[in-house]
Formats: sequence, C-alpha cells, structure tokens
Amino acid sequence: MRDLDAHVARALALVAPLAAERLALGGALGLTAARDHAARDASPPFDNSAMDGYAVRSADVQGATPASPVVLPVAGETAAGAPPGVVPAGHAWRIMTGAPMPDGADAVVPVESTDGGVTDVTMTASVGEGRHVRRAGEDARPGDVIVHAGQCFTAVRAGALAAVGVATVDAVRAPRVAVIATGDELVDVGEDLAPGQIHDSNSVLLAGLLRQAGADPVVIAKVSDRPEELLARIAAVDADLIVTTGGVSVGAYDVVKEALAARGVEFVRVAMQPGKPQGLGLVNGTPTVCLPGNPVSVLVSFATIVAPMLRRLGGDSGGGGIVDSRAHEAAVVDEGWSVPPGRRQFMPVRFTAAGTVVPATPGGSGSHLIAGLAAAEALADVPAGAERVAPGDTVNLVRWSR
Ligand SMILES: Nc1nc2c(c(=O)[nH]1)N[C@H]1C(S)=C(S)[C@@H](COP(=O)(O)OP(=O)(O)OC[C@H]3O[C@@H](n4cnc5c(N)ncnc54)[C@H](O)[C@@H]3O)O[C@H]1N2
Ligand code: MOO
Repeated sequence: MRDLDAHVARALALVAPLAAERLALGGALGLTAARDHAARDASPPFDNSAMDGYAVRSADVQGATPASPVVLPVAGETAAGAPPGVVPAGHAWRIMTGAPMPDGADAVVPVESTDGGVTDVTMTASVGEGRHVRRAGEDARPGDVIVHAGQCFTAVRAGALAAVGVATVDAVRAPRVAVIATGDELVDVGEDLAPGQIHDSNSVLLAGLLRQAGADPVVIAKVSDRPEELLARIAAVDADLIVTTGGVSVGAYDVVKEALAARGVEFVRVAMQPGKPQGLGLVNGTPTVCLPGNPVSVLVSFATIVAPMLRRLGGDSGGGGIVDSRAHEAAVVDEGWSVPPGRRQFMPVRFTAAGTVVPATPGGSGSHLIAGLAAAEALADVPAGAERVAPGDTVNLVRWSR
C-alpha cells in the first residue's frame, strides 16, 4: 500500500498554478492573491474620535473631577462625515465617534464624563494627551501589504482591502473542475428509488466541497457502469481537473478502472481509512483523480488529496501538504474508537460543548454513513500504527473547507 503523503506528492506533481486575472474585489472571494496587495489609503484615513464627547486640549481639563469640575465654552461640533473644525484654546468641541478631530484638540472627553452641554460643557474627568483619539495610519499606511501573494481572499481580507481603498485585485482564476459520478445504481435526488437504487449524493457533496474551496464545478454528471459512456463524457470535458467517484475497487463492474487504467490512470491502494482504493493520472492531458464511491471516502479523499491539488492550482505556495500548513488544529478526544491496522485513519468527529471531540457517527467509521456525516465538523487524523484512540488523547484535525 502507498503512503498517503507519497500519493499526495504524486497528485501535486500533476498540477501547476493557473493564470491570474484582474477582478473587482467582491468577485475575488475564495480565490488566491496572485501578488501582494498594498494599502492605497491610510487606515484610519484621518485622526478621529473613538468616542461621542468633546474634543479638547488635554491641558484645559487637567484636574477635573466630580468635586471640582472644569467648565468650557463649546466652540462648535462635528459629526462623522463632516470636515474637521478648529477648536480655540480654552474651548471644547462637541464631537461624534468617527468624526475628524478639530485642529488644536489632542484628546476627547467622553460624554459620560460631562453634563452634555451644547453652549457650555461641565467636565467631571480629566484626560491625557491622545486619549480616545484614533490616529491616521495607526492601522495601515499607504503601501503596507495587507494581503500577501498566495493568500486566499477571505471575507475578512476583502474587508481589510476595502478599508484601505483597494477596489481591484489580481487573483488566480478559479480551477474549473468536472465531477463525474459512476454507477448503475444512481438516480438523481428528487427521483423515487426503485429496488437496488440509491440517490447520487457524491455529485452533490463534491460540487459543494469544490465551491466551498473556491473552485468552479463546471461539469456535474453521472454515468452508468458502461465504460463507453464514461469515456464519452470525459472526452467532452474542458476542465483543469476531473474528479470521478466509484468504480475503482476490485468488483466485476468497476467502470472507472476498466475505462481509465489503459488511458493514463494508475490505480493504487493508499494506506488510509476510509479512501483506500484510488486512481491518479493524466487523461487526454487533464489531471484526473478517481475516488472510491463510498461517500465518507469521498469526503476524506477530497480533504486529503483533492484540496491540496486545488490549492496548488490556485497558486497557493503554502507547502502543499494535506492541511494548509498555516491551519493546524488539534483537539482532545472525549470518546475513544478503534483504528484499523496499518492504515492512517480519518475519523469524522464533532465538537462537544467542552471543545473536545467525539465520533460524529455512532459506531464510528463506516464509509457509507453519509447521513450521519451531517454531524461532522472535522476529520481526526490518526497516524497508522495506533491501535486505539483513547479518551484524553490529542488528535490533529483536518477541515475540508476554508
Ligand atoms: N472485495 C473487496 N471489496 C471492496 C474492497 C476491497 O478491497 N475488496 N474495498 C472496499 C472499499 S474500502 C471501498 S472504499 C469500496 C470502493 O468501491 P468503488 O470505488 O469501486 O465504488 P463502488 O463500488 O462504485 O461504490 C461503493 C459504494 O458507494 C456507493 N456509491 C457510489 N457512488 C455513489 C454516489 N454517487 N452517491 C452515493 N453513493 C455512491 C455505492 O452504491 C456503494 O455502496 O469498495 C469496497 N469493496
Ligand atoms: O477504504 Mo474504503 O474507502 O474503507 O470505504
């Protein structure tokens, strides 16, 4: 059996980063930055107040207490969105959160420490210089790199770029992926099941996993166990990656193996559970991954083999391992389970209220337990050689979307 890391290395050797394209910021969500993206504007763009209150020269309110308040005339006011005013010495300036500091002021007295006056204001607390003032550029200065090449444009990073005035970005285009489920037993969800039939859930699962990973599932198809049908479907595909499910094992009707073994795909057994039977190769020049049919095996194979390929296609330079090298996570196990001999195990787990993990499906690791998988929040990555995972053990976690 082939070691999983060796298999992933071969998978990564099949793919190379795709070209970049210029996009509006909002259209780049989930894609990878093709270059560093720097701030155009400062954040904050100007000195402004962190509080509703009064901008003052801090020296003018020194020593103010409830017992000996300081009274200052109010020279004017600024709301957020208005240009800054000018506060003369010995005066206060009414100001709202986010409004620009008036020239002359160096601190803000919150309204709670005043009587809220509009012509004169009584201050019952002093403030130090700079208090409650948000300085221009303290968050970012023009030219500061906000998103680095190779990082994903997440919602948070898009928000950060918007704040510093970046409206257009260069992103690696989304990988175009064809999903082909195989099996005579498959019918679309929404249709009634005749005896022996099951709903094609792998297509739905894979298309969703691809979307969540920032890829574009351009083909979502299901074919029968006839090799000609599979080959015709593949011949019509224009994609960066083909992912098939089912038909890779040792059964009499293992269509994928039958059709693709002589066309560039190598079928191997990988030392993991689930997901042992796997195929990998170039079909008509297109990187092709053939996953087993069991739905839990599909999820595990996606997280361990397909996701790193998508990251490489998307230009991610981050190591190319199973897990994004910057996203390691671990958890303590609350309820143990057994581990198959000689195979690295990926157990679907869910979190307890205490932050520990337990198997997501009662009874453990059946690779057909797709409905039970709805409770899963992560995969516990258990090294080969362990006999059991016991309560109190720490396990590494693998996620399947970013
Ligand atoms: N004699 C042996 N039998 C099996 C072995 C083995 O080593 N020796 N390995 C088992 C393991 S492990 C796996 S995993 C499966 C892999 O089988 P295939 O990839 O050939 O997949 P199928 O036989 O086509 O399907 C397996 C299972 O999954 C269901 N399935 C398939 N496609 C879908 C779909 N699109 N949506 C939902 N469910 C699907 C299918 O009905 C089967 O129940 O082989 C074991 N057998
Ligand atoms: O290796 Mo199979 O993938 O156990 O279900």
